[in-house]
Amino acid sequence: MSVAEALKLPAAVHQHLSDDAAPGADALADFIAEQLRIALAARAKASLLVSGGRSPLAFFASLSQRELDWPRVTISLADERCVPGDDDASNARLVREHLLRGRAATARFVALYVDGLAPEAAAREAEARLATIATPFDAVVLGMGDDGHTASLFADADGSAAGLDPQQSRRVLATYPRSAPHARLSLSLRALLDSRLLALAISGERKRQVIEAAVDAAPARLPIAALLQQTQVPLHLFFNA
Ligand SMILES: O=C(O)[C@H](O)[C@@H](O)[C@H](O)[C@H](O)COP(=O)(O)O
Repeated sequence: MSVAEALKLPAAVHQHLSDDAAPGADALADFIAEQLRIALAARAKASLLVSGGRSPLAFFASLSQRELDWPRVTISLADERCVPGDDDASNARLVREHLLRGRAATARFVALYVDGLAPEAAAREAEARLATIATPFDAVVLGMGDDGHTASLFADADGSAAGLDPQQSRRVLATYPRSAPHARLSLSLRALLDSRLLALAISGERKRQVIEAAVDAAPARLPIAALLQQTQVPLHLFFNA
């Protein structure tokens, strides 16, 4: 199999390249399963945060079949839409249907959004829920939108500037994107970086251009830049051409 050309990114970013979505999802699942095994060998519990969107589906399906001591693994979200848990747009629903199945059905899941709460109250509640998971998180898997958003830190969202502030003390904030539906809950940049490793899974030429442009961009314009420009946490990019 030919392999996609490496992206023009800082040398510190570990690149995992594939020409095909299916092997890319399996490679990410292999990598995350191994991180969770290492964590479980060292500590009583392990944690994994994931994002929503459509691209994680193949990764979720692959990871859910891995042999792991799943009851000792806690899964939660890097972001959520403020919609009921049975809504099509709910990331909790996505995780329940695609990741918490098969072998992974016995993992503990911490949902962020509580049905019916207004975004600000929901953010406070999510923060309390997140506090039940030990930090640093063992692994955080993020995606990136074509506009350079990651988690629910959108350039055009009220709440994102606070979320991107490296000194932000709140771990979950309400964000209100203008360019995408639903008020959101998003972990702050600082909370996302309170992790042992970050994996970023993206695909396609458009996203290649966006992430390469983010290397020198202000995070306020392309929020993904904040992950590329930090040196605190190892960043693994999984890219499918
Ligand atoms: O919308 C969400 O819930 C997200 O967590 C979001 O940040 C997502 O990861 C990107 O929009 C990429 O989505 P795709 O992978 O579907 O392109």
